Amino acid sequence: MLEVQDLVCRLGTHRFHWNFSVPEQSFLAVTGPSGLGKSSLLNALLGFLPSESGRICWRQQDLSHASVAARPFGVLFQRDNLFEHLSVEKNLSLGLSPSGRLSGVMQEQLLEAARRFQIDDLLKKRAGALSGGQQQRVALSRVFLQNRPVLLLDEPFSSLDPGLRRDGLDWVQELQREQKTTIVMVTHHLAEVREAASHVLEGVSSDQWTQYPA
Ligand SMILES: Nc1ncnc2c1ncn2[C@@H]1O[C@H](COP(=O)(O)OP(=O)(O)OP(=O)(O)O)[C@@H](O)[C@H]1O
Repeated sequence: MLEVQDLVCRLGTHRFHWNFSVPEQSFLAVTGPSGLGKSSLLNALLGFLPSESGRICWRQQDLSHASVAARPFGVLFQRDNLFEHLSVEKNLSLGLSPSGRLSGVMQEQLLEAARRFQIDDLLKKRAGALSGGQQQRVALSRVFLQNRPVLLLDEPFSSLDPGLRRDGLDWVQELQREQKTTIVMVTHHLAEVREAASHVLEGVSSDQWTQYPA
Protein backbone atom coordinates (compact mmCIF):
# COMPACT_ATOMS: atom_id res chain seq x y z
CA MET A 1 0.00 0.00 0.00
CA LEU A 2 1.18 3.52 -0.78
CA GLU A 3 -0.42 5.82 1.78
CA VAL A 4 -0.25 9.58 1.90
CA GLN A 5 -1.87 10.65 5.14
CA ASP A 6 -2.78 14.31 5.54
CA LEU A 7 0.48 15.43 4.01
CA VAL A 8 0.83 19.21 4.11
CA CYS A 9 3.58 21.07 2.21
CA ARG A 10 4.12 24.71 1.31
CA LEU A 11 5.70 26.26 -1.75
CA GLY A 12 5.69 30.07 -1.91
CA THR A 13 2.12 31.11 -1.19
CA HIS A 14 0.72 27.63 -1.98
CA ARG A 15 -0.45 25.21 0.67
CA PHE A 16 -0.82 21.64 -0.52
CA HIS A 17 -2.80 18.98 1.32
CA TRP A 18 -2.89 15.40 0.03
CA ASN A 19 -4.67 12.42 1.51
CA PHE A 20 -4.95 9.18 -0.49
CA SER A 21 -3.93 5.55 -0.55
CA VAL A 22 -3.58 2.93 -3.28
CA PRO A 23 -2.77 -0.79 -3.08
CA GLU A 24 0.46 -2.16 -4.52
CA GLN A 25 0.49 -2.54 -8.29
CA SER A 26 -2.10 0.18 -8.74
CA PHE A 27 -1.89 2.72 -11.54
CA LEU A 28 -2.78 6.09 -10.04
CA ALA A 29 -3.41 8.89 -12.54
CA VAL A 30 -2.88 12.34 -10.96
CA THR A 31 -4.75 15.04 -12.81
CA GLY A 32 -6.27 18.51 -12.45
CA PRO A 33 -5.79 22.05 -13.69
CA SER A 34 -2.36 23.54 -14.27
CA GLY A 35 -0.57 24.90 -11.21
CA LEU A 36 -2.50 22.98 -8.53
CA GLY A 37 0.48 20.93 -7.40
CA LYS A 38 0.70 17.69 -9.38
CA SER A 39 4.47 17.93 -9.84
CA SER A 40 4.78 19.16 -6.27
CA LEU A 41 3.16 15.93 -5.09
CA LEU A 42 5.88 13.91 -6.84
CA ASN A 43 8.54 16.19 -5.32
CA ALA A 44 7.00 15.67 -1.88
CA LEU A 45 6.99 11.88 -2.34
CA LEU A 46 10.60 11.97 -3.45
CA GLY A 47 11.58 14.08 -0.45
CA PHE A 48 12.61 17.14 -2.48
CA LEU A 49 9.72 19.19 -1.08
CA PRO A 50 9.72 19.05 2.73
CA SER A 51 6.45 18.42 4.53
CA GLU A 52 5.02 20.41 7.44
CA SER A 53 2.92 17.55 8.74
CA GLY A 54 1.45 14.21 7.72
CA ARG A 55 3.01 10.94 6.62
CA ILE A 56 4.06 9.04 3.53
CA CYS A 57 3.98 5.27 4.08
CA TRP A 58 5.03 2.44 1.80
CA ARG A 59 4.30 -1.10 2.94
CA GLN A 60 3.38 0.41 6.32
CA GLN A 61 6.80 2.00 6.76
CA ASP A 62 6.88 5.74 7.36
CA LEU A 63 9.12 7.36 4.73
CA SER A 64 8.67 10.91 5.94
CA HIS A 65 12.21 11.14 7.26
CA ALA A 66 13.87 8.68 4.86
CA SER A 67 16.63 9.98 2.58
CA VAL A 68 15.80 10.37 -1.10
CA ALA A 69 17.92 7.32 -1.93
CA ALA A 70 16.17 5.16 0.67
CA ARG A 71 12.71 5.79 -0.78
CA PRO A 72 11.20 3.15 -3.09
CA PHE A 73 10.71 5.48 -6.04
CA GLY A 74 11.96 5.51 -9.60
CA VAL A 75 11.12 8.63 -11.55
CA LEU A 76 10.59 9.73 -15.11
CA PHE A 77 10.14 13.42 -15.95
CA GLN A 78 8.99 15.06 -19.15
CA ARG A 79 12.61 15.89 -19.99
CA ASP A 80 16.09 16.05 -18.47
CA ASN A 81 16.04 12.39 -17.48
CA LEU A 82 19.41 11.67 -19.09
CA PHE A 83 23.00 12.86 -18.92
CA GLU A 84 23.05 14.29 -22.42
CA HIS A 85 26.83 14.40 -22.77
CA LEU A 86 27.15 10.69 -21.95
CA SER A 87 26.47 7.74 -24.24
CA VAL A 88 23.22 5.83 -24.04
CA GLU A 89 25.17 2.85 -22.71
CA LYS A 90 26.71 4.94 -19.91
CA ASN A 91 23.31 6.37 -19.01
CA LEU A 92 21.94 2.84 -18.67
CA SER A 93 25.01 1.67 -16.72
CA LEU A 94 24.40 4.41 -14.16
CA GLY A 95 20.91 2.97 -13.66
CA LEU A 96 22.46 -0.31 -12.58
CA SER A 97 25.46 0.87 -10.61
CA PRO A 98 26.30 4.34 -9.20
CA SER A 99 29.91 3.96 -10.44
CA GLY A 100 28.72 2.86 -13.87
CA ARG A 101 31.01 -0.20 -13.65
CA LEU A 102 29.09 -3.36 -14.49
CA SER A 103 29.53 -7.05 -13.74
CA GLY A 104 29.00 -9.55 -16.56
CA VAL A 105 25.46 -10.22 -15.35
CA MET A 106 24.65 -6.50 -15.27
CA GLN A 107 26.04 -6.10 -18.79
CA GLU A 108 23.65 -8.82 -19.94
CA GLN A 109 20.72 -7.10 -18.18
CA LEU A 110 21.64 -3.84 -19.89
CA LEU A 111 21.66 -5.46 -23.33
CA GLU A 112 18.36 -7.19 -22.66
CA ALA A 113 16.71 -3.90 -21.63
CA ALA A 114 18.16 -2.17 -24.68
CA ARG A 115 16.73 -4.85 -26.97
CA ARG A 116 13.35 -4.73 -25.23
CA PHE A 117 13.02 -0.96 -25.70
CA GLN A 118 14.54 -1.13 -29.19
CA ILE A 119 17.51 1.08 -28.48
CA ASP A 120 20.24 -1.55 -28.91
CA ASP A 121 21.49 0.17 -32.07
CA LEU A 122 21.77 3.50 -30.19
CA LEU A 123 24.00 2.37 -27.31
CA LYS A 124 27.15 4.15 -28.55
CA LYS A 125 25.36 7.40 -29.38
CA ARG A 126 25.43 10.47 -27.19
CA ALA A 127 22.09 10.74 -25.36
CA GLY A 128 21.80 14.43 -26.30
CA ALA A 129 21.91 13.51 -30.00
CA LEU A 130 18.72 11.41 -29.85
CA SER A 131 15.16 12.40 -30.73
CA GLY A 132 12.63 13.05 -27.95
CA GLY A 133 11.00 9.64 -28.43
CA GLN A 134 14.36 7.83 -28.42
CA GLN A 135 15.43 9.68 -25.27
CA GLN A 136 12.23 8.61 -23.50
CA ARG A 137 12.86 4.98 -24.51
CA VAL A 138 16.37 5.21 -23.03
CA ALA A 139 14.93 6.76 -19.85
CA LEU A 140 12.31 3.98 -19.68
CA SER A 141 15.05 1.35 -20.11
CA ARG A 142 16.91 2.93 -17.22
CA VAL A 143 13.92 2.86 -14.85
CA PHE A 144 13.29 -0.71 -15.98
CA LEU A 145 16.88 -1.61 -15.00
CA GLN A 146 16.54 0.20 -11.67
CA ASN A 147 13.49 -1.96 -10.91
CA ARG A 148 12.08 0.25 -8.13
CA PRO A 149 8.75 -0.82 -6.56
CA VAL A 150 7.04 2.52 -7.30
CA LEU A 151 7.46 4.53 -10.48
CA LEU A 152 6.60 8.24 -10.48
CA LEU A 153 5.96 9.72 -13.92
CA ASP A 154 5.53 13.43 -14.55
CA GLU A 155 3.90 13.69 -17.98
CA PRO A 156 6.80 11.75 -19.48
CA PHE A 157 5.37 11.57 -23.00
CA SER A 158 3.56 14.89 -23.29
CA SER A 159 6.04 16.35 -25.78
CA LEU A 160 5.65 13.35 -28.10
CA ASP A 161 3.06 12.92 -30.83
CA PRO A 162 -0.06 10.83 -30.04
CA GLY A 163 1.31 7.59 -31.56
CA LEU A 164 4.50 7.73 -29.50
CA ARG A 165 2.49 8.70 -26.40
CA ARG A 166 0.45 5.51 -26.85
CA ASP A 167 3.66 3.46 -27.27
CA GLY A 168 5.10 5.07 -24.14
CA LEU A 169 2.05 4.13 -22.13
CA ASP A 170 2.23 0.55 -23.49
CA TRP A 171 5.86 0.30 -22.32
CA VAL A 172 4.91 1.58 -18.87
CA GLN A 173 2.12 -0.98 -18.59
CA GLU A 174 4.47 -3.75 -19.71
CA LEU A 175 6.96 -2.69 -17.07
CA GLN A 176 4.16 -2.57 -14.49
CA ARG A 177 2.99 -6.11 -15.35
CA GLU A 178 6.45 -7.61 -15.37
CA GLN A 179 7.99 -5.90 -12.37
CA LYS A 180 4.70 -5.55 -10.46
CA THR A 181 5.39 -1.85 -10.18
CA THR A 182 3.02 0.63 -8.56
CA ILE A 183 2.57 3.58 -10.92
CA VAL A 184 1.85 7.22 -10.03
CA MET A 185 1.48 9.20 -13.24
CA VAL A 186 0.79 12.92 -13.60
CA THR A 187 -1.22 13.61 -16.72
CA HIS A 188 -3.20 16.35 -18.42
CA HIS A 189 -4.75 13.72 -20.68
CA LEU A 190 -6.85 11.60 -18.35
CA ALA A 191 -8.78 10.10 -21.30
CA GLU A 192 -5.52 8.67 -22.69
CA VAL A 193 -4.61 6.81 -19.51
CA ARG A 194 -8.13 5.94 -18.38
CA GLU A 195 -7.88 2.30 -19.47
CA ALA A 196 -4.46 1.85 -17.91
CA ALA A 197 -5.36 3.60 -14.65
CA SER A 198 -6.92 1.81 -11.71
CA HIS A 199 -7.36 4.97 -9.60
CA VAL A 200 -7.53 8.72 -10.17
CA LEU A 201 -6.42 11.54 -7.88
CA GLU A 202 -7.94 14.80 -9.07
CA GLY A 203 -7.03 18.23 -7.78
CA VAL A 204 -9.90 20.61 -7.10
CA SER A 205 -7.64 23.14 -5.43
CA SER A 206 -4.11 22.93 -4.03
CA ASP A 207 -5.36 21.70 -0.70
CA GLN A 208 -8.28 19.62 -1.91
CA TRP A 209 -7.75 16.42 -3.88
CA THR A 210 -10.34 13.72 -4.58
CA GLN A 211 -9.49 10.07 -5.06
CA TYR A 212 -11.78 7.73 -7.00
CA PRO A 213 -11.59 4.45 -8.97
CA ALA A 214 -10.80 4.97 -12.66
N1 LIG B 1 9.92 27.29 -6.58
C1 LIG B 1 8.67 27.72 -6.46
N2 LIG B 1 8.37 28.74 -5.62
C2 LIG B 1 7.11 29.19 -5.46
N3 LIG B 1 6.05 28.67 -6.13
C3 LIG B 1 6.29 27.67 -6.98
C4 LIG B 1 7.60 27.14 -7.21
N4 LIG B 1 7.51 26.14 -8.10
C5 LIG B 1 6.22 26.05 -8.45
N5 LIG B 1 5.48 26.97 -7.80
C6 LIG B 1 4.03 27.15 -7.87
O1 LIG B 1 3.42 26.09 -7.18
C7 LIG B 1 2.22 25.70 -7.83
C8 LIG B 1 2.23 24.21 -8.07
O2 LIG B 1 3.19 23.91 -9.07
P1 LIG B 1 3.24 22.46 -9.74
O3 LIG B 1 4.32 22.52 -10.78
O4 LIG B 1 3.33 21.44 -8.70
O5 LIG B 1 1.80 22.38 -10.44
P2 LIG B 1 1.24 21.37 -11.52
O6 LIG B 1 -0.13 21.02 -11.11
O7 LIG B 1 2.21 20.26 -11.73
O8 LIG B 1 1.21 22.32 -12.80
P3 LIG B 1 1.30 21.96 -14.37
O9 LIG B 1 0.11 21.12 -14.68
O10 LIG B 1 1.24 23.31 -15.03
O11 LIG B 1 2.62 21.27 -14.59
C9 LIG B 1 2.14 26.50 -9.13
O12 LIG B 1 1.15 27.49 -8.99
C10 LIG B 1 3.52 27.08 -9.30
O13 LIG B 1 3.44 28.35 -9.89
